Amino acid sequence: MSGLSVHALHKARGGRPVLSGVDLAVRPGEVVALLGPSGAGKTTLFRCVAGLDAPDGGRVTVDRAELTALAGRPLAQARRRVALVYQQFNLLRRLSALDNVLAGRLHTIPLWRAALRRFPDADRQAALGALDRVGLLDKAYARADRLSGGQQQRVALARALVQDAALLLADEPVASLDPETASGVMALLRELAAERGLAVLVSLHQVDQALAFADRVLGLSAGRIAFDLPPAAVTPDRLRTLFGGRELPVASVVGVI
Ligand SMILES: Nc1ncnc2c1ncn2[C@@H]1O[C@H](COP(=O)(O)OP(=O)(O)OP(=O)(O)O)[C@@H](O)[C@H]1O
Repeated sequence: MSGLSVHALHKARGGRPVLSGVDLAVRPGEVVALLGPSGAGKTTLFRCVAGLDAPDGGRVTVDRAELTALAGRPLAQARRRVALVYQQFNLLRRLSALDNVLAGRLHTIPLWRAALRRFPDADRQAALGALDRVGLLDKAYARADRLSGGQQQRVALARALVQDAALLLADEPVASLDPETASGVMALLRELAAERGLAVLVSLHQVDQALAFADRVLGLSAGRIAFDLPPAAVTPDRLRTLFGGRELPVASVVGVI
């Protein structure tokens, strides 16, 4: 199917199973939140889905290309349809917002152009359009490390847009942001998913953000999917079981439980 499909994913680390048969799917335009206690395997799942780690078993399919069946150049090509956003705003700090967005087009131009950062006009227009879409056109020439955390995360989203990604994997993208800024970034993520038909899998520590912005919520516990539900069906009991009574951020406890 289009979007993301994960089937029977297994991964061990240091001789210990970390993912034990994970099945999940994210349709184009859908935002699926991944919740789970520390050590549940969220980052490992993301790395296997992104093709950064090879799973021990199972299948990962992105936009009809089975990443787990590919190697070399075809794998590199398929991985370009996967955009990554991390908690620590993975931007090139000394480059401008515009250059960071253009990095999403690097794979489309010859090496000499990339070395000189000479992008075709169409790419520059697309990058400026993406910055405009995330509300940062006026910061196009500002250095990335002069931007606020929320602005940096918006630049990362603009880069995903020009990358023409089919799947966006966002690992704790709002963990370093204050609640209001975090909600703004999550709302934007949701809008972009719908507009572009982007499948979004987002891991979150903040339960309230997951319930407010996701179409579906997955609970990951000890390397297995414990539940896969629309937000309205995620009860306090399910959350308590998932987190073992630990780790719920205060705002979430007040708002949800
Ligand atoms: N390189 C590694 N070598 C050995 N064990 C590892 C390695 N990376 C992760 N692990 C173990 O795998 C398990 C899952 O780790 P992972 O980082 O995927 O969890 P997580 O759900 O993302 O946790 P957190 O929310 O704290 O980031 C943990 O028990 C961790 O100690």
